[in-house]
Amino acid sequence: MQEHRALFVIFGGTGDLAKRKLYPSLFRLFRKGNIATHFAVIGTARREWSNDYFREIIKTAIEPLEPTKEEEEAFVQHFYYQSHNVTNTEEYTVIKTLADRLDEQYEIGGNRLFYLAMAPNFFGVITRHLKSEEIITNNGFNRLVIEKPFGSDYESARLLNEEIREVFEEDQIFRIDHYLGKEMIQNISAIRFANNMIESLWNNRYIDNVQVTLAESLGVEERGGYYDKSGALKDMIQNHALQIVSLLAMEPPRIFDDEEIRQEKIIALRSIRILSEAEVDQFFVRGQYSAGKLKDDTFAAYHDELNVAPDSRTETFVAGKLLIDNFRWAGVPFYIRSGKRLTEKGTRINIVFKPVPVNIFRENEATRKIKGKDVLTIYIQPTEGFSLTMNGKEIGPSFSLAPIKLDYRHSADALENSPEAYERLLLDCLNGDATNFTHWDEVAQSWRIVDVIRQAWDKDTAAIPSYAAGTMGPDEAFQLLEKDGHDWIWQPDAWYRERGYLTD
Ligand SMILES: NC(=O)C1=CN([C@@H]2O[C@H](COP(=O)(O)OP(=O)(O)OC[C@H]3O[C@@H](n4cnc5c(N)ncnc54)[C@H](OP(=O)(O)O)[C@@H]3O)[C@@H](O)[C@H]2O)C=CC1
Ligand SMILES: O=C1O[C@H](COP(=O)(O)O)[C@@H](O)[C@H](O)[C@H]1O
Repeated sequence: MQEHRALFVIFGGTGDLAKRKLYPSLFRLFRKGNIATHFAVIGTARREWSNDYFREIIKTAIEPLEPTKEEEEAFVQHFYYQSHNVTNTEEYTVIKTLADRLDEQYEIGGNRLFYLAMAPNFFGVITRHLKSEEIITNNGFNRLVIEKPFGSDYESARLLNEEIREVFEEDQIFRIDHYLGKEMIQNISAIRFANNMIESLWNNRYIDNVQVTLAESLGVEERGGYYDKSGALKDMIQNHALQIVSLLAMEPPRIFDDEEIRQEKIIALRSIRILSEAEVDQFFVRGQYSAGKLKDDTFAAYHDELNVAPDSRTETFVAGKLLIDNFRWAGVPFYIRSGKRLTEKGTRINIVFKPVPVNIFRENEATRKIKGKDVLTIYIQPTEGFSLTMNGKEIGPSFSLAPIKLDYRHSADALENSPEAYERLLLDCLNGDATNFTHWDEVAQSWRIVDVIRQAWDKDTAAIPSYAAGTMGPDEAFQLLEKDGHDWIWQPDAWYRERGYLTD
């Protein structure tokens, strides 16, 4: 395996993301030999930490990966900490001096990867200084990795992008959407474009509706301060949900490379209908969790969470219907939903096929149970795989239909060796492969889609629908589909039992 040479400069090096995701991912790359000898990591933030203390933090961060003592020591020797306030110009010289020294010491050849694991309001000031203080190099690659949220609406994102583009070219910018690093999200393209039986049905003649659910059982935990200003629309829909929809809806790229895929995703996003403010209520619903109970656990209401305003009107749940105005998808609703404190954690895509044109079988209990529709389910997480629910003949002398389910899941062994999303994305970035990162045009179009919804909701003074923690969202989210004659395929088992249907 070829070792990558790089100096990682992690702004926000003391933060939650760095500790929980970045350091363990770097360790996994180290363990696999993707980075070995010629790399170094500078962690930087305001806190006054020593190198030794920083290395102890790194050891704690990688503890769950059970490194040997030798691995741990060898790894942490590459880590250096530099206290630094990003708003203070003078302090950048210490970063430059350290970066140049480490570059020489580890024979890195000028390759630099700047990871901005900080609030977006700092992105502009950091990138400006990377240039003015000559921290970007002339002899290797310079890549900028940026976390979400990229702006808080189209206008702020545009300004942010302009600031960054004064220093970095688009092909040097890697905007992270960590869902794009997930195994099964990447599998969407394989399922679609490597199977004629799937791709030939992938259009409005055969598909009735598409459902994308990003459910979380957790609440806002310690992130109330951030989340209360963001809400589910900006936190999950603008980025992860729309990225998934673009992968499902895009046309087949000419070849499977980053440039072609991005082009097709952008076209798909541009085909999503932008609502008028007056239409928003017909297409989108929101909700906020109230206190609730699931099994033996009881949960507080959202407005009682840490750092959340007691009278907060922030949505913790969104469900919506997207219409895609092109030949392939006209008339097929794409339903999306995401929320915190739902029944369970999981991301699933349900592709619901149209029933056969004529039902030649007599309507009976079995056909009623499956409602006559075939469903392809793509399980993104925590279980990974896909299933096809379809109709078959019930075993026995009489002829009656029975639902059958072809079910494939990745094995636990395979999953253990599968890279974690951040590990995969960091490696892509070292390889200069931007396939699984979001291009500015995608970000811009996603903001245009959600900005209208946000504006309509901000003007609306009516009470926000609530849902009890531990349920699958407010009643309005179910009514959204019912009024179109559909149901969410992913329902709690009890929902299926009550109606005598086959469980999903
Ligand atoms: N945590 C997560 O799971 C996820 C986070 N993100 C995004 O990643 C980014 C970071 O999030 P997260 O790690 O949770 O945030 P944290 O609040 O935990 O970390 C913020 C970091 O910024 C540093 N910092 C703040 N102000 C300054 C300053 N003036 N100069 C230098 N350093 C400063 C802080 O260190 P210090 O106080 O020592 O200066 C800290 O290291 C955010 O954009 C977030 O939206 C995205 C997806 C998931
Ligand atoms: O980006 C975010 O994603 C997480 C959910 O990510 P997952 O990989 O655990 O599904 C979400 O909790 C967080 O609020 C959001 O900022």
